[in-house]
Amino acid sequence: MAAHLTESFTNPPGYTFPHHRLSRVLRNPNKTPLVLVACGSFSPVTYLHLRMFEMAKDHVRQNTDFEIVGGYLSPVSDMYKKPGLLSARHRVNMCTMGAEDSNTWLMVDSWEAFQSYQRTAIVLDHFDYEINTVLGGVHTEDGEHRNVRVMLLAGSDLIGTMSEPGVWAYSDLEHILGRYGCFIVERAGTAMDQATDALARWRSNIHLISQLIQNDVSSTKVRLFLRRGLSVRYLLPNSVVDYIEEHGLYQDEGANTSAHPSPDKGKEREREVTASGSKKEAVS
Ligand SMILES: Nc1ncnc2c1ncn2[C@@H]1O[C@H](COP(=O)(O)OP(=O)(O)OP(=O)(O)O)[C@@H](O)[C@H]1O
Ligand SMILES: O=C(O)c1ccc[n+]([C@@H]2O[C@H](COP(=O)([O-])O)[C@@H](O)[C@H]2O)c1
Repeated sequence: MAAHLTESFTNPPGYTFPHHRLSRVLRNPNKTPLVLVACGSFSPVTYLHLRMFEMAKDHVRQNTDFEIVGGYLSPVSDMYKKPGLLSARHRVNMCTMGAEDSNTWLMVDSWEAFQSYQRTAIVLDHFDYEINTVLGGVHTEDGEHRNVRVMLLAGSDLIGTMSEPGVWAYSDLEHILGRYGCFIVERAGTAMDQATDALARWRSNIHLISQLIQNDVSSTKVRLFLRRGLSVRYLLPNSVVDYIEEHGLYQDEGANTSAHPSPDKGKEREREVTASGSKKEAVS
């Protein structure tokens, strides 16, 4: 396997890698241990983000030779400067509440949240390093060592951006899709085939998951609802709704966000949302 893109990983102050829910024993020795990593803004985390992991779990069990040993949400750094991006502290708190309240296998890693912007290829390297190099991977019930495969979990809109010029570096795509691979959850408004056609050379490492029950909740819609004083209960875990109310979050556009929109990635994304209209129409 190719080496990591970096040999040294800078940790935020006081950081330790969370592994309290990582299963260290592989139940089926014929399977390959797998950790799923979802990168995103999670501003705020919704039930759809959490459902992505459950959909992936069913897909993995029914269609692959992997065995999931853990799942991580990795909220992006404040330096990503996307519109609506609340400070990393709040986003990490909400992800932790949402993930830890409602299941037994998800964890939140704050490594990328609490430092400068890290590309997704580097984030996957960080997980690979922590799980396989530092922790030493997992073992079978007979004590045989196994390296864990780390893979990206994302919606089809994210994979769609991978074929847009200028968003991802080609060498990073080779690293993410060639070395690691990904599970892609269908997202309303994005054609899965179109999203993956341009990435055909990595086809064997791209696993597509259909949404059998369509759910198009997005953080953008949730933020719009909150600004208009509409209820978001049952779109997000109750603990996250309570946290948002308690801290008065997402009341004004741009207020209590981590930064002002930058002319780069954030603006690109804002154009995408406005152009498709899909996220704004819902509450207009
Ligand atoms: N409705 C959805 N269907 C499928 N995937 C989704 C959906 N909502 C979010 N995702 C995926 O979840 C991951 C995290 O995304 P992110 O935090 O940017 O959520 P988002 O709801 O798209 O946010 P925003 O509305 O602020 O752009 C991404 O891979 C994204 O594709
Ligand atoms: O690594 C890259 O070059 C890269 C390019 C575009 C997006 N990403 C990651 O994709 C994630 C979701 O982005 P977004 O804009 O859809 O919220 C976020 O974690 C970004 O760091 C990463």
